[in-house]
Amino acid sequence: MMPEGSAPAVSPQGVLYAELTHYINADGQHIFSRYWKPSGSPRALMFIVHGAGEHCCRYDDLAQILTALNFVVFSHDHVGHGQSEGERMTVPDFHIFVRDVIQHLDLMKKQYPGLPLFMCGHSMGGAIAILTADERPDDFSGLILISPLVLPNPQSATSFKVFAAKMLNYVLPNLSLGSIDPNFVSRNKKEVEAYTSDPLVYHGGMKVSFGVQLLNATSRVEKALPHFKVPLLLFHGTLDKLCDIRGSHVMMDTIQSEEKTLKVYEGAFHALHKELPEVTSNVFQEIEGWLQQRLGGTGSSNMV
Ligand SMILES: O=C1CC[C@@H](CCC(=O)N2CCC(COc3ccc(F)cc3Cl)CC2)N1
Repeated sequence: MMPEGSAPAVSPQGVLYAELTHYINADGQHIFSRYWKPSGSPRALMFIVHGAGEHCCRYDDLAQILTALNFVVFSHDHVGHGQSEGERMTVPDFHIFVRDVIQHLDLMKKQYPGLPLFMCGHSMGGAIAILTADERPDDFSGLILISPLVLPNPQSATSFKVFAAKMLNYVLPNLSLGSIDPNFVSRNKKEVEAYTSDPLVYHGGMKVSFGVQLLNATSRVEKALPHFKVPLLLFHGTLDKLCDIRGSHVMMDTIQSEEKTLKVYEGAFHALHKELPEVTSNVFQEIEGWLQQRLGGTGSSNMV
């Protein structure tokens, strides 16, 4: 029986959370979560961290690649995204995204004690992954970042615009800064169409208050890089208009990791895991090879 006066919790799409895999975060919000299990016995854990406006079900292809390597893959929709609760693309403090990821990681480490733990973050999810690794420096065997948010795009964050956004945040926090141009996401028209027509993707404008939280994230990332020491596999496209590739070069030059690789894709746009087939297939191959190496890989196919 439901307690008096409380309606059953439903997702933003009207689905009962009792029917959805989810966990409850520290603010009592239902966080929709996804799990992809390997057929063989689990070798390692991978947490996938999605980007701004999108959701974790867009990572099904990547998850399949990883379960084939006997990874247990898991992810969730950040507050204000996809099938999780919270006002769309709104967060009082960027750290809430990191806090919820840490809560989920702890849940999974209890379920699969002793397995090596990896994280793969895309865009804003890359910033969340870096800040999570900064808070839990000894938890991760490796980090994979696909066009991470490290530096704000120079056009959208000139010093004047940053100042204006911070001032505006006090008077018009909900003013829209405009929405992500779907054509900047990928050169692959099918993927642009999939993004544009996906009901779980938020297509509204980016609020000033959210932009300010993203700026907070980039300055927190900048402070974290000098003591970042996790093995890193980094991907960036040279024509990425949403997250400046300079951020990945700054990351490579600043971190302490002994093992660090940056793969640059000439002419590629932002979502490299959803780019033209030759780019995306290469990204997935690189990820497989790198993970096999990290895990002391059994004879990988490209052994020479
Ligand atoms: O597959 C997919 C679909 C969506 C995409 C991921 C999108 C994502 O996460 N972005 C891209 C936009 C970027 C804007 O940045 C800012 C804006 C205003 C501001 F004031 C300060 C900043 Cl820094 C933040 C990171 N990938």
